[in-house]
Amino acid sequence: AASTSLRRRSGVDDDYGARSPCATSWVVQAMRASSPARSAAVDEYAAWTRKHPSALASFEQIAASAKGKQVVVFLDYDGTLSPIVADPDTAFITGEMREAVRGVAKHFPAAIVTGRCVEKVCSFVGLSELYYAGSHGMDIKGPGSNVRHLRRRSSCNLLASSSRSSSTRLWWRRPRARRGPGWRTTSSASPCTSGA
Ligand SMILES: O=P(O)(O)OC[C@H]1O[C@H](O[C@H]2O[C@H](CO)[C@@H](O)[C@H](O)[C@H]2O)[C@H](O)[C@@H](O)[C@@H]1O
Repeated sequence: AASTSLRRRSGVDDDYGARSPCATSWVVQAMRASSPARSAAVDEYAAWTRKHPSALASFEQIAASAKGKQVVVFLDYDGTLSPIVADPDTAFITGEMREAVRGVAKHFPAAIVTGRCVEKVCSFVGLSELYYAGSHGMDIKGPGSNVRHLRRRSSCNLLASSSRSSSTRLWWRRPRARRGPGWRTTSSASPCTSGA
């Protein structure tokens, strides 16, 4: 009865939906009014996923674009390699995920870029073959090396991983006048132990 009444009020023909643009608009408005409001966060997320589609859904395209190029893999830690949990000290990576990352690092230089300090993320991940950029890029560690802290924080910008000469390493570009070693190496030994 309700749908009959709606059809009558909207001017939709009982047989095959012959409708005027005006009536269609009325129906759409009525449906919108009776639906729960979408939250701004849902709309924002939908817009974000349209702009940043899943890499898995575009895998063939990515593989084709990468052909003949040096691929370097940058990974986030929290919420990517580990689940988001209430206590940051228990955001552990699973053994399966660790093995997946280990597999990636066998084929490409692989880095974890995180807001956490390098020591912490290294102790969680436990793979010494990775590059780690901790504290949002202020602390860097490469395979088998100690942690390097940026000396003059305000004058440097993290570019990306770059291959220079024979060794591939994360590096910082400094303003031209100040170019020079942008690192200081801690005396602490590498915190990464071979993954359990
Ligand atoms: O750059 P990320 O690797 O994504 O790190 C960002 C922050 O991650 C951690 O906080 C987040 O994960 C926690 C554990 O799941 C969660 O409890 C918290 O609500 C999240 O914000 C980490 O504790 C921060 O230090 C990082 O900056």
